[in-house]
Amino acid sequence: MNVQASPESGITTQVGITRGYMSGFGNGFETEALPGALPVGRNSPQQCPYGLYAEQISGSPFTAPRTTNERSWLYRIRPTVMHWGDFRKVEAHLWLTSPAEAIELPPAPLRWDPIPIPAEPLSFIDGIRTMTTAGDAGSQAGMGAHLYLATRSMQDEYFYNADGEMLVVPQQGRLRFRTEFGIINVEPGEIVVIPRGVKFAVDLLDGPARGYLCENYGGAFTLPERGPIGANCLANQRDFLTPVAAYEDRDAPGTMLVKWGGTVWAAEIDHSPLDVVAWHGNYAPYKYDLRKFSPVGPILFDHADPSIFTVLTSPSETPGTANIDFVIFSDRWLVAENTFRPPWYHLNVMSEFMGLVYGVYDAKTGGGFQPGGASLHNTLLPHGPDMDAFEKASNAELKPHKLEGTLAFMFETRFPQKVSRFAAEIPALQKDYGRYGRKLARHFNPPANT
Ligand SMILES: O=C(O)Cc1cc(O)ccc1O
Ligand SMILES: [Fe+2]
Repeated sequence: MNVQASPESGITTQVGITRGYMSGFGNGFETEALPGALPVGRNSPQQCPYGLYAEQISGSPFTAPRTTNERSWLYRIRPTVMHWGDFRKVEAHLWLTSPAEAIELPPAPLRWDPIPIPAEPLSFIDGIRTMTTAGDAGSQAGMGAHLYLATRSMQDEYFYNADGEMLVVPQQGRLRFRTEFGIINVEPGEIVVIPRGVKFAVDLLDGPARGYLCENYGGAFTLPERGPIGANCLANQRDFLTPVAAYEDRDAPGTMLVKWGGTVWAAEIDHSPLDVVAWHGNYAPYKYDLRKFSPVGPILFDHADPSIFTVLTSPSETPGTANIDFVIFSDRWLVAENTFRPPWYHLNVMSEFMGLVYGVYDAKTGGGFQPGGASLHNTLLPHGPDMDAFEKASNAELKPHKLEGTLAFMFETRFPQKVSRFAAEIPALQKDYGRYGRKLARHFNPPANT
C-alpha cells in the first residue's frame, strides 16, 4: 500500500517536537526516527541496528484473514518485558469495565449537563469516568462510554489498555498523545484512536481538558463499506494520520499503568517505555479530523438513517450488526423538500450514547443538550426531537438551510448500555429529561363529525 507524507510531515528525532504524520487508513507503514534503525528485508535480524530489541505487537490472531490481520514490529531500546514490575491495584478508579456494577433505573431516556472539570490534579487516566458499559469485555463484545476530565499532564506516567481500543473525542482543550509509535496532537473537532496494548502518555496543551472516550472491547474500528456511494465521500482514507516514529530515551522514576481484566494496575518503572526508535506494520494509532468528513444525504426528500454519517465501525460476527458505530452529525446542507428535516421519532434496537463537541444538535434545540453534555437513548426506548425542534421544523420555510458550527456524535452499540453509579448519581443528570416527550402538543385534527 502507498505511504504518503502528509503536508505536516517532517521527520525529526527530537522528542516532543515531532509533527510528522503518514496518511492512509490501515496502511502498512514504515518509519524510523534514526536513519537505518529499521531492519531491511527481515523482521528479526540476529542483531538489530543500534542495539535495539525487536518486538511484535499482534492486534489480531496470527491467522486472521489478511483483510483483518493487524500487527506491527517495533524496534525499541528495551522490550516491554523490561518495563514490567510488581503491579498493585489502583483502588476506587471510576473507570468500569463490562460486566460492571450497574444502577437499575426505570426505562427512560437520560441526559446529563456538561460535567464540570474538578479543580483537583487529574491526569487523563485519573480523570476517566465511566458513564455506561455494554456487552462483556472478556468476550470481546461491547463497549464502555466514558468521559475524561483532566487537569494535569502525565509526568513520567505511562499507560496501556489491554481491555479495549480507545477512541478519544476531545471536547475542550488540545491534547498531545506521546505514544510508542510517535506523537499525535489533537484538538476538539478531531479524534484519536489508540489500539489495544499501545503505550502512551497524555499532555494537556491548553490547561484543563474534557472529552469523551469510547472503549471498544470488540473488533477493531474500521471504515464502513460505502456500497453504492462508491469510492469517495464519508471518511476518506487519506485523511487518517498515523505518526512517524519518535522516541524518548529517558531514565527517571515513574509509573507504568496497565488496564487489564477491568482493573487499572500500577507498577514502578525507572525509564520511559516510549522508546521505539523505528517501527513498521499496520497496527498503529491514528487521528482524524472530523471536519474532513464528507457527508452524503437525501437531496430530494426524507431523512435518511444516521448510518450515512458513520465514520468508523467496529464489526461483530453478524453482518450488518455493528458492535459499535461511531457516527457524527456535522456541518451540512439540508435541502429535502416537503420533509420533516430533523431526526424522526423512533425506537432503535441498538442503543445510542450521544455527546456534543460544539454547537447545537438539530433534534434538541430546546437548550438541554449542551457541549460537553451527554445523552443515552437505550435499547428500544422512544426518542426524537424535543418540542422546540419539532415545532420549528414543522413550520420552517423549506429553503436550503446550512447547519453550521455543529458537531454531535453517537456511540451506537448493539448491546443495551448499563448506567454506572457515577452517571446515575452526579448532579449533572437531568431529572426531568425522561418526560421531554410529554411537552409535545397533540395536533390531531380530523374532520368534524357531520
Ligand atoms: O437519536 C438521535 O438523535 C440520533 C439519530 C439521528 C438521526 O438523524 C436519525 C436517527 C437517530 O437515531
Ligand atoms: Fe436515535
